[in-house]
Amino acid sequence: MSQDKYYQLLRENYGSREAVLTEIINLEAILQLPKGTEHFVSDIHGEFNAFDHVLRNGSGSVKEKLKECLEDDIDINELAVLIYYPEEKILQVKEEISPSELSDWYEKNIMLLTRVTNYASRKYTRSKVRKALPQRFSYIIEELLTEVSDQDKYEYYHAIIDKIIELNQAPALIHDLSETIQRLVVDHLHVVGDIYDRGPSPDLIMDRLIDYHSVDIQWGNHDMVWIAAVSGSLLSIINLIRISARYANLDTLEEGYGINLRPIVEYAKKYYEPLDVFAPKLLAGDNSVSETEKRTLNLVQQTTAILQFKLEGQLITRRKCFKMQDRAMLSKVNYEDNTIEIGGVCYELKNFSIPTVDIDDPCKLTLEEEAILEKLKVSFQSSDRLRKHMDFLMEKGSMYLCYNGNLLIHGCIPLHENGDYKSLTLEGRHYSGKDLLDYFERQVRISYRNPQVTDDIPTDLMWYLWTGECSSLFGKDAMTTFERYYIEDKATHEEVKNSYYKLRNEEDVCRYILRTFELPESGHIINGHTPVKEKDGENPIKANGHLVVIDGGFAKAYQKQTGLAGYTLLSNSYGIQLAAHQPFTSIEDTIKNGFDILSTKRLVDKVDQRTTVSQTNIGKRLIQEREDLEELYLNF
Ligand SMILES: O=P(O)(O)OC[C@H]1O[C@](O)(COP(=O)(O)O)[C@@H](O)[C@@H]1O
Ligand SMILES: [Mn+2]
Repeated sequence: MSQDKYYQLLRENYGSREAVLTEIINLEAILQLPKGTEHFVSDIHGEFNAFDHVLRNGSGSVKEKLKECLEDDIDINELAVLIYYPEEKILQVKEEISPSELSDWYEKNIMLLTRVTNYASRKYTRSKVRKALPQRFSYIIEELLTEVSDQDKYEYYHAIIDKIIELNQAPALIHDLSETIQRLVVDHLHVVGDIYDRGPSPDLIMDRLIDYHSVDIQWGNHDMVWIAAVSGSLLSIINLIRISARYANLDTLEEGYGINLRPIVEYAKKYYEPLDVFAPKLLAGDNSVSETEKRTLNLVQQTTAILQFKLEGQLITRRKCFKMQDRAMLSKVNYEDNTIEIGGVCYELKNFSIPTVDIDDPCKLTLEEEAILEKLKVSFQSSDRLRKHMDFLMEKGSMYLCYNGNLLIHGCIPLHENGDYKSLTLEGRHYSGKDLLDYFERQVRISYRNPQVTDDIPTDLMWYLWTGECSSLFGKDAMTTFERYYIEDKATHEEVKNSYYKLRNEEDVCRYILRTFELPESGHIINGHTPVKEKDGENPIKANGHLVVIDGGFAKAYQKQTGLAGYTLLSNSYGIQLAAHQPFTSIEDTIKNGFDILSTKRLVDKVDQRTTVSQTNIGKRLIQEREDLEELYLNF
């Protein structure tokens, strides 16, 4: 668009000089406000309840606000639980006190919540607060917010609250005030990857994120498998079903997304027998899965494992450029003596049941298998809910994100031992560092736009992102799924991490990476992906505070390793804080015992002067807008 045309449009948009002036002043005012709170979470892995709780308490931000604005004699824990779970808390209170006491309780809490809402909204413009208010009580809440601090209008203020209680609207108002507080304490959410797999409810997490007021997502390797499945990668469909069977989550696929798994279940039952090594991974004490279901899960995991190895073999052959020939496992097996040679050592295969493999052409699919894959593809691509969730991952997601001076990335930037960027060569071109990640992202988008194509480079690259040596989402030399199923020697199970994971402890390396992403060296790299083993003394804050790993493991299956239930990060106008969480038990526990999963907070970085909106990404855009408007104002 030409400049003249641009100003013409602006002029039409504002209509008058006064309107332009008002907007200039408005923008200037916003730029001076303290920056809003950013909340970082990662590796949620299907654990909806724990994630939902962390959103409700804003990783401790809600309690912090309560402490700041209320007197010491007020029970902050009690009020916090009301803000997190208003309906449930009100039900509990109703059981405990008489109806007349209830009116007083309502009045007291509406007043407190109004004060907190007022306090939490101080950082924002009136217009932003107005937009954040829930529709049904927006007028009343606005009125309460302005009157709460005005002693002269004491009577007026109480009359409003009394009327609300009399009309039985107190629970609804408390609900809306609580949601508004949750909404105001966190301005923006970053999800640093791995929403999917292992836990039971990634679909509920996606619904929650879609409804969330402001969010971005950095794709994780597990999210990539789901995007790839909908983009037509048969290998990803199979891998995803294998993981779902391994963690007893086939219901999410069947009931959550309406995927028809009958063909593959029938097929598995026809050819395979259960083997211990394929028993689903269940948490200790989980009795919810029946023996029949366990058997089915076992068979499906086995079947999909073999199908995965066949399809991997085919992909590795058609994509020599991925340099993964040593991972074409079925082609490496010596079928005569049931052994395989890896790294010059010969290993015996255990549990290697292959009723559907033609040993003369081990990667070839049977006709039955081809038909099943076709049906699965159609089923994955015709699920409206899955499509909606993947559309959202595409719209809000990316391989990495530069945001307010920080670099957010799930896995790593592949490095050589000496700290140089490791490159991937495809179609005669070398890609490394930022270029590599940009290239990956372009290919992902091409594949997603062309779901009917199942074996082109973009689609195959999505598989590479799951398991390739130079994948920024994986960050290891190889994925030893085959070895873990069929070889006893644990030495073969090891997955060697990319040098990045050692070098990221060094400040110079982090500064270099930040520089090449055109970020200030004072910024931070935020990673997920690798569980921080804090109980073994690992520190999530690395490189003198330049890098933070926030995967403490929401995934229950990994909590044994980490001793924690995850880290989250908060960045507000005062600096950056890391919050460590204990495992989440249940909503009932929170209501009854005031249990809150937050444990400790650690300072990552403290700024000398409060950061204002003008120093943020959004601020930069607003400054540009203001400058344009000033130009328009002069020439109106
Ligand atoms: O714990 P499981 O189910 O055996 O899965 C292990 C696999 O998951 C991975 O760790 C990848 O998943 P993460 O991104 O959660 O680490 C692989 O490296 C590994 O082979
Ligand atoms: Mn991961």
